[in-house]
Amino acid sequence: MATTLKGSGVSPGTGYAAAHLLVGSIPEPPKGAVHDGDAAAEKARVQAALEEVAADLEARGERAGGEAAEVLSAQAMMARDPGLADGVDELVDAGVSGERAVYEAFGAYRDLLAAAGGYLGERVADLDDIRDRAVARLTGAPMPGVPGDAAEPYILVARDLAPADTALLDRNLVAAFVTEDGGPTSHTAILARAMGVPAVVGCAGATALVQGTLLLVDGATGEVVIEPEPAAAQAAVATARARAEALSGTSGPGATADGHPVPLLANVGGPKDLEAALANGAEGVGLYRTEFLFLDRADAPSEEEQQAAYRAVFDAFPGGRVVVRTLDAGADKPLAFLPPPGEEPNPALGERGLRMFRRHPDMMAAQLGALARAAEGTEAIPYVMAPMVATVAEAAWFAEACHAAGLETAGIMIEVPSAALRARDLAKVVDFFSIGTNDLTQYAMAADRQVAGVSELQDPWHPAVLDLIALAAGAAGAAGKGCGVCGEAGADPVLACVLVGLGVTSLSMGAPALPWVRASLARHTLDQCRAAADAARSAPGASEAKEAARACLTGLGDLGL
Ligand SMILES: C=C(OP(=O)(O)O)C(=O)O
Ligand SMILES: [Mg+2]
Repeated sequence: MATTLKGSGVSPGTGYAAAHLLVGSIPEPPKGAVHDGDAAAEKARVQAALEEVAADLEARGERAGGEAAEVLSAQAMMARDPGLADGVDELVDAGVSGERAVYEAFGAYRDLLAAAGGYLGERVADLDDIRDRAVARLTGAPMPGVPGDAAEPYILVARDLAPADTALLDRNLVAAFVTEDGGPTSHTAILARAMGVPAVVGCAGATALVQGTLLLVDGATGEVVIEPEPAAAQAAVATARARAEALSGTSGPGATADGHPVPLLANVGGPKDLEAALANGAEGVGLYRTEFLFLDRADAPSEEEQQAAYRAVFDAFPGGRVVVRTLDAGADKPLAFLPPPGEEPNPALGERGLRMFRRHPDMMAAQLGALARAAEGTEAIPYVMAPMVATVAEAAWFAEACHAAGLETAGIMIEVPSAALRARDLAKVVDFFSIGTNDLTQYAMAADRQVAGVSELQDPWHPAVLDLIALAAGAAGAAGKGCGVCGEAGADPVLACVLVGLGVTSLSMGAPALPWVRASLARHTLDQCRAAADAARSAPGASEAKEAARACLTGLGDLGL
């Protein structure tokens, strides 16, 4: 019988082909290796190798273009990082050989990134790739990489994939990606989605697979079947194709089967995500996570740089709504230049989001100023919202600051239970709500988003979370204001119907989910969505809520949901 490995599905679709294991990890240069005594020459040799690596990454990016070009030029910047070069020089000055110095200096930096976790932690694969490329150049070993000359489609299996590996892959030859490491925000996931290649990450046991083993990969469920029964595998691929056709058959603005409009918007991290948002028919942006502009750098971006990034996003949606969230630093998104004021035993409950602006009002003024200038003369409809709002006073303070900066439409995220519980008071001082179900679930269930051991509790289907959403959406509706959802819950095509039934007025999600949610809403009436919402809220737990909602949603079948 076929065995199955399980990981996280991060790019939907089905692939069936032979595994190609990415080997070629570079051996660790021996501990204690020393150079011949000429430190200056050794430093120059290392510097030249790092520069060659950076230039090669850039050249690959230029050949690949699009999103890959941005990712690879960011990686090239890492290779030219002066801090890393200083670390290498120090070791070489102490006699360490160039390749060993690269290995150790990168290792120290790697530990820092890994400890930071979240987005930064997932840059570790990029850093390791630079290290391996530099060591390969210094020792004359062959470069690590993917097959450039495959004749048949294959499934690329690796510990993790660096952007340089994936950038030049031929989409027609890669049936799927499977990686042992990596999370939903790793580069494997981001690039797989951009390429439209099915992908499973965090798949334990993947790197122990034998080269050439036939695999059936489901990029939605995260299942990787080893040596599946060929007829069943071919049928799965055919079903996936039929499903993709059903999806592409639903187009236009989001609406239920009986015509209740539900604008479908995209979550973006910056201009690089616009292509996918537009390609998937986003009607606007429901969450622009501006902190991505602030990550991976030593200083805050200038007002001009911010203004240009915001303007690029506004310009992509003339006539559409663009909801920009002000900086959500802290907890899972730490910023090097804005450390918390002291030790935070629970960063998720610490100084993050809008709370940080209380201590740095200058940063808020700079961001709102840049936003106001970017909004001048735009044809988009600019909305601005603050993350992590817990009280009416915070919401009123933020709305006033937006208005003073010349930004008309100011809202807040509802992601703290206190905000959902007292939404009727908050609705008096802001123009709209956007529910962040990721954090709302974290705080309602007291289950840290970053702690894998409690991930079962991190389920937005839990009726306690649904009750909070109903409270917020109801309060917004009573005040005549909009209430969207921009957390991951909105990307679940079944839960999306429930959210609409709870009174949510728009849904925002990562671009690849848009066709699924559009198709799912189009197959159900508003009454069915309301019935599903009532059934889910009446259930005692998350799995029962899901089951009860599904029983009310009769149109899921032809989407294979
Ligand atoms: C959308 C949300 O914000 P983030 O995931 O960026 O914290 C959320 O918390 O649901
Ligand atoms: Mg949040």
